[in-house]
Amino acid sequence: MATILSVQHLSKTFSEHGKDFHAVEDISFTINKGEIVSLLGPNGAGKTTTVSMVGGYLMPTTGKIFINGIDRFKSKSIPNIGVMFGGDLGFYGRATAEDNLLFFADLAKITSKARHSEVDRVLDLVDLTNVAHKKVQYFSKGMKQRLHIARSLLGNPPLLLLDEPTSGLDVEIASDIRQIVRNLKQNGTAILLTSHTMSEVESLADRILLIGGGKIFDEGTVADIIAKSNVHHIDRPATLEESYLALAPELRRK
Ligand SMILES: Nc1ncnc2c1ncn2[C@@H]1O[C@H](COP(=O)(O)OP(=O)(O)OP(=O)(O)O)[C@@H](O)[C@H]1O
Repeated sequence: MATILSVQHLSKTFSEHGKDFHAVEDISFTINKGEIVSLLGPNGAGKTTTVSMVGGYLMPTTGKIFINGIDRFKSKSIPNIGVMFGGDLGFYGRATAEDNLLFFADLAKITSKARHSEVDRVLDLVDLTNVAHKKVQYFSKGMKQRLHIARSLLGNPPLLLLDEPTSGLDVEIASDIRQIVRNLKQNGTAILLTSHTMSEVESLADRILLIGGGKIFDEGTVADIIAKSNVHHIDRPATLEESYLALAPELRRK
């Protein structure tokens, strides 16, 4: 399997009032083509700091990040990464979905020849083609979230960073978004998912990285993590949420 993301011995230290704080300490992991890896851990564990370094928004103190084998912080030609933070901000409400995406296609330096077909492609991937000419101010929360995903897919990035993709959405819309994420995986996109919704991680993640106090505490499939938690029921299998709750005290910063 082709490795899309390789994170090697990544650390981030913040200095505040003359004191060092190790937000991320010696984290290493990989994500293969078509794989969904989820960062799971309590508030302050270092998930956003890790994702921000992978996204290139934050310089690591030490360590390396390779995307398609290319050093993220050394090379001038880094492969495009899709980043989806979601929420209400980020689009111009008075413009249509299509015009918003055309603007972002230009920012992503997609050629004038390809921009229209690329915008059509990403709108189709998130099932928004029928509202391409509707102004974004009239979009529901779920439609906006799909538009955020569409924006992150411009230029067909091999790696997608998804932060809480279904946060604040009703169960039906959340389920639609999860299906979009599964389709992207099926098409070979490597996905780094951050989510506090256990059922979401349980249904999407091929692999979980349990993060606590800036370090990787454990790693494995949903079944591995459940097995390691030692939570057992006589009548049914344990859920990821129950297992996470059993492990959570060990993940807190000491
Ligand atoms: N710029 C910064 N300066 C100082 N400390 C920071 C900075 N950014 C993050 N931190 C600290 O680093 C730690 C890790 O934060 P981070 O946001 O990565 O956690 P997280 O796992 O994403 O948490 P959450 O689930 O709440 O989003 C926290 O204690 C946070 O206060």
